[in-house]
Amino acid sequence: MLSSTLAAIREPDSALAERVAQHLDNLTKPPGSLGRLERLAIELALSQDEALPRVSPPGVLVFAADHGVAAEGVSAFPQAVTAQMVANFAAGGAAINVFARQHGARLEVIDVGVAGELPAEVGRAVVTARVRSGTRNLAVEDAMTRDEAEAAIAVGIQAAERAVAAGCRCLIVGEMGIANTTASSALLAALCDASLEAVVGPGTGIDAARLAHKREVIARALDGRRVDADDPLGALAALGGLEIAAMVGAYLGGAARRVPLLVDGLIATVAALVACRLCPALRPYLIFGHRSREPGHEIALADLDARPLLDLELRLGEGSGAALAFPLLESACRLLAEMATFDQAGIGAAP
Ligand SMILES: Cc1cc2ncn([C@H]3O[C@H](COP(=O)(O)O)[C@@H](O)[C@H]3O)c2cc1C
Ligand SMILES: O=C(O)c1cccnc1
Repeated sequence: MLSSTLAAIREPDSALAERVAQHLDNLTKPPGSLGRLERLAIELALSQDEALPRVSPPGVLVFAADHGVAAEGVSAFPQAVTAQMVANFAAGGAAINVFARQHGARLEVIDVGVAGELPAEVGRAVVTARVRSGTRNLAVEDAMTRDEAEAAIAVGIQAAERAVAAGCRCLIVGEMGIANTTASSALLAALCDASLEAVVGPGTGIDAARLAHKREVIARALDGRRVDADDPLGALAALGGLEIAAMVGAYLGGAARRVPLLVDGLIATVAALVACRLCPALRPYLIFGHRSREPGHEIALADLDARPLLDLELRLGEGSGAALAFPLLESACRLLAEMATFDQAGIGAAP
């Protein structure tokens, strides 16, 4: 499934970019005056291969899984909070539920590897696609086998395919998994050869002593796991998480079906980085919603040459920052479709 998805991702059409840029210049405004919104309009057109792209309704995919490394005491919250938050998503009470409702989004929560049983009513409200009940502790052994990582990627591809089949025109990809800032920071440090001082941050809000401990745990993981930066799938298996792998799949599956992909904070951006290493042709389909407070995010963004749309000092995850940026995508589409040209409005061009 992974190889056929990778093969289906197309480079965008540069002639279309030219046509859309020309249309933008014909609209009743000084050329370039809508700034980054104009570039965004072109990116959306290229993703969809449509001169008049449409991003509504969006689909929100929230992948949830647990992490063996939580046992090292690297999060401010216990592992059980992952399952409790899945119940909260199912009941509609989390931040991402609020923004999904606001945007009329189709929201799907996918249990790709939560540890422990979910109550039956929660199980009915989520997609159950557990590859295993949480990863192994990456500080002492590989978090996943390669097969498990590929199986989790396949869960993400299938979720993206369901969303597109249900009519979603844009995907907002989010995650929930206690200790996943540890996994994503380890993966980022390994893939970008970045220092742990620069990469590792407080996640849910740990104090300085625990932050030092988190760095030490990640240093141990990097020493112990033999990670080859030129082997993104191997790195993902050794240091990643099931929900991170599923996000990789969701990006790839969405791009294969030509929908723009809104990327969230640190964890989501590290998944995007892994996906781009697997398939560089993915990059034009990615739109970066926001800049997270988590310090590693800056490093991941720089590696991807990405400039996020918003900086609201968020540090939540769940896809929240991506969802908050969605209205800008809607505005970019509407200006292409609805603004009058100079000819239509009878306004003379600049002298
Ligand atoms: C109540 C609650 C809701 C959340 N929603 C997202 N996260 C975020 O925090 C976690 C990562 O931080 P760390 O690595 O420090 O555990 C992830 O689950 C992420 O999605 C949450 C965390 C909590 C506690
Ligand atoms: O950047 C994020 O998405 C993030 C930061 C802290 C905790 N959870 C997620």
